[in-house]
Order: sequence, then structure tokens, then C-alpha cells
Amino acid sequence: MEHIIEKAPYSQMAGRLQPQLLRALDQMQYKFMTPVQQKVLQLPTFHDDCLVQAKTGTGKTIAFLLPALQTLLSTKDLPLSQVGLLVLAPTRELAQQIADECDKLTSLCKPALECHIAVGGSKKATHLSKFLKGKPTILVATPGRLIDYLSDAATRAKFTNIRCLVLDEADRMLDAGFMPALMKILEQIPAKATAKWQGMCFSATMPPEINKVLHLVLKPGHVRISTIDKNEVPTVDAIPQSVIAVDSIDDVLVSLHSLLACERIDNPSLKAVIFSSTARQAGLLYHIFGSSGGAAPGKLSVSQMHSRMSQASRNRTVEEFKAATQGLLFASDVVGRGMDFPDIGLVVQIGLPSDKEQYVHRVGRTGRAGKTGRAVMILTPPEMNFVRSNPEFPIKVTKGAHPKAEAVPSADIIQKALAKVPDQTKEQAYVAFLGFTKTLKKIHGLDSVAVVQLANRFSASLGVSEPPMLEASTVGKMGLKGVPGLNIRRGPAPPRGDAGGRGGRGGRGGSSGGGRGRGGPGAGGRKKPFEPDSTPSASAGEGGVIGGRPAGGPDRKRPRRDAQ
Ligand SMILES: Nc1ncnc2c1ncn2[C@@H]1O[C@H](COP(=O)(O)OP(=O)(O)OP(=O)(O)O)[C@@H](O)[C@H]1O
Repeated sequence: MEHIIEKAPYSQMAGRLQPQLLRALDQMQYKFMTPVQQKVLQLPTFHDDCLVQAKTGTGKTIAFLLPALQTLLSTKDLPLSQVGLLVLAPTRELAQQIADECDKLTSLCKPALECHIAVGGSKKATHLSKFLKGKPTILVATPGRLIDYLSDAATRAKFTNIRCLVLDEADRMLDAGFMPALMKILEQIPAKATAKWQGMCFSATMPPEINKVLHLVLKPGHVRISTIDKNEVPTVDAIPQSVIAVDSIDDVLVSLHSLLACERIDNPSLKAVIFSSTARQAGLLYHIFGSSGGAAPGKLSVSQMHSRMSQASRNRTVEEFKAATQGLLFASDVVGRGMDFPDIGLVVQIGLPSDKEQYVHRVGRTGRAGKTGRAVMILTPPEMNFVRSNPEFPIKVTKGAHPKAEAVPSADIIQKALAKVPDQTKEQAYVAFLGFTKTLKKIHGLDSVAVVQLANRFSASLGVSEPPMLEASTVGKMGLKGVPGLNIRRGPAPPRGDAGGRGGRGGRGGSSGGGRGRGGPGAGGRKKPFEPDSTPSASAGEGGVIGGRPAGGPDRKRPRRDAQ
């Protein structure tokens, strides 16, 4: 970590940080403070409310944990069985990662400081019973599950002594998607005005809109720290950024394959995250590139990560991909923010991020902790608006194939891989694509007819000969009623698992079926009707807004659709 080596050593903090914390930092091999850690730890007191912005991968987690833990450890008669520090994060995986880092920092504390987590998708009863019986001095939570906890008086009583509330990914936690949940939480914990708890907000991006709501967690006159110059972009300098401008949506898959294959020629142990706009699209790419006969170049292992997976699979994937030395992770925005997968050398974005902040966070999965990395987008002509309207990002436009691409028969490989992908996976990706593109139609400069045409072109690029069948109700929910080009089911839906009633229309060219995965075809090629997926995460992948209500972060009960 070049930028850290010249910085102040942690030994300088003797006297201000408890010896147990300093010894733990030493064990973690954090010898020097990163710039954001240095700025936060140089504040005259650790108790002030603060808003802290620093680039992705520069150690913000330690920067908020250290002062908060120091406050807890130096508080006389701290009731250990009460929550003193509450950290809120937008995703389950990020909450777990923060708790793991906290456990390492407190590993030498005596008496032990317990760090609990409260996240959706996990067994509530088990965690809650540990929480109630244990000494949860620290709690890291996602909003949905925390609200569940706070609805019970006995559990709520554990928060009476709260000293510090941290919002990690603060701009996300304070946006419209999470705001209702955050308001509920603030209503249930002791009021800031009387309990005087410290508020800390950390993120790599701080869009001006959050200034309107900061008063909910930060008092007037709070400290503001930024390690990013005013005229600087919040992406890390060590990450060259480029866009491959393809001529049409038909070229996206081949271009992605060619990119990955060429990267792999240069770097046989390539470790890359490939972001898609929707969970279904991430699942589709996983199928296309999946190792068994898929399009993954060489022997790279392939994983997927999105909200359509069980929490157990998500946890396993995170663990494995953190430990992996090579591989491809096809992901939605569920890992777009905060996740620290070591040594990612390449981030690819297929299509657009939900906004420019999300672009910064996705790019920030590489080039972490002083390492280098590269970020590439693959965009179709209407999507190129993103590059034109965000000139502040140093995105280099490239056209045409990589010089080494000629040696790789990407088009053939993709065609063969597509033939093995179950129809249903393609159809679900189509519905998700339609929904997501519709939410971005203003950015694309498209009307509804053009959105449908683009989605139909997308499904054709997957080898589907005619647009997949949609339920009339799905079309209605998407606001696409009456738009020409849609293939709407007439008459009642077939019973679940009956493929025969899928509109009775002919061939599904190019897709031979092959039945694995959720809802995939079973014996005899019978399939369940597909569910509509992704609509519309207007604000960000982890849980945007549908019809003015939060679409739900991965941790919350939500309508059965999402964009992650
Ligand atoms: N002082 C340090 N010395 C060396 N490595 C560090 C130090 N502090 C943090 N790191 C490492 O830097 C990496 C990034 O840290 P962290 O995940 O906290 O970044 P972040 O700024 O929160 O990023 P993001 O904005 O993406 O959430 C982690 O692998 C962490 O272990």
C-alpha cells in the first residue's frame, strides 16, 4: 500500500488508542494509517459527530471502528450487555464484513467486546436469542432486520445506552430507498437530542441531496472530513477506466468474452467482477460463462452473486471469492458497495449503473488498499449517454477489438454456450432487462416503443427467435400496456410447470433447454411460468424505489422483485 507507507505509523497513537487495539492493529499488519484513518484519528476528540468521505478501498471501516471502539473502551461502567455501538450497512454481506473486521480489532480486549449481527436471510431466532442472552456491546445490522428486532420491547431495551450510530455507505442509507426504514429505526432507539449519541456517516460518495437529511443523525456544526480534493473525481487514480462502445446489443456477449479472454492471455490468474444491471442478467451470464462447457476462458472458475440466490449460497460465494486467487464473479449490485474482495484486477460493467455514485462504487471493487486494477464498461449506443453526461470520469472510449482478440473465436464460443442456457433463464433475463431499461429510458433518451424494441433485440441476441411471452399483469405493472412488440399471453396462465400453454407459438431458436437452476425445466422439458423480476431500482441496485416505496434492500421483506 504505497500511499500508506509514507503515512503516520499506528505506534503514534499510543496514549490515544487503548493498547489492546494497537496490538490488534499490529496483528492485522496495519502498521500505518491510511489518509482517512489519519484524519479521523487526528481529531481532537473521538466523540464528535462527523461526515467522512474518502475513496473506495482506503480503509474507512477501520476509520469508523477505531474511534467508536476507543470510546466504548474508555467509558467507565459501560453496560456490556447493552448496545453501545450500532453500525448500519445496506447489505447483509457488508454487515458481516464489518463485523469480521470489528472482531479482529477487539480480539485482544478484556473483558471481551461482543460484536453481533442482525441481518435478513439468516435465522432470526438463533441470532436474536444470542443477542438477548449475550453481551452485544456492538451490533452491525441491515435496516430491515433491525426494525424486526426493535419491534419487541425486550429487544428494544438493549438499545437504551446507545453511544454511537454509524452509517456506512451513508449516502445509500440516507437515500429515498432506505429512508423509511431509517426513520423507523430512529423512532425506536433513544432520541439523539436526549441520549446524545454520536453520529458518524462514512462513504466514498456524498451527493449533495444527502445534506437535506443529515440532521437526522448528525448535529449542526458536525465535523466534515474529506480526503478527496474538491476538483477531484471520487474514483481511485490507480484504476484506468475505459468503455468498449459496441455497435449494438448483439455484440455485447461476444465483446465481453473477447475482453475476458484477452485479459486472461495477459494475466492467467485473472480475478474479475462483472456487474450486470439485474439479478437475472447476472444469473444469465453465470450460465453462459459457467465452467461446464460454458464460455469462461481457460480454467477460470465462475461464480454468481445476486439477490435471487439463497443466503447460504451468497455467504458461501463471498467466502470463496474472498479467498480465491483467480476467477470470474458475475454479480448484481448486491456486492456493488463496500465489499472487499482482495486482489480484483478487473471490474467490468455490462450496461449502466443505476447512477453515477453506483459507478464509483462498482469501479471501487478493484484498486483497493493501494493495489492497481482496471475498470471497463461495455455499452451500446444509447447507453453511451452515460459517458457523455459524466465527463468528470476519466473514461477512455475504445472501439474495435483488442489486438489479441483475433486469436479467440469468441462468437463461436458464445453461440455454443448460449445453446446450453435454459430458455427460462433467458426469458427471466428478458423481463428483467425490460423493467430495468424502462426505468432508465430517460437517460437512454428512448420512448416505450424503443425500450420494447431494445429488449426484443436483447432476447434475439440470446438466440430466442421471438420475444418471450409476458403476463398481461406484468406488462401493466411495467407501464407498457399497449406498447407494440410485446408478446402478451392471451387467456389464462397455464398451471405451474405446464410448458404447453406458453402461447402456442413456434420455435425458440437457439435454445435447447437443459434444465438446471431455480424454476428450470424439469423432466420432459416442462417449465414453470417465469416470474417477473427486476424492475426498477431507481436509486441503486441494493434496493431502489418501486412506486414510491423502497424496493427493499437484500435484507428486507419486499415485493418479489428486485434489481439485484
Ligand atoms: N491501515 C491499513 N493498512 C493496510 N491495509 C489496510 C489498512 N486499513 C484498511 N486496510 C485494508 O484496506 C482494504 C479496504 O478497506 P475498507 O474495506 O475499509 O475500505 P473502504 O474505504 O471502506 O472501501 P469502500 O468505500 O469500498 O467501502 C481492506 O482490505 C483492509 O483490510
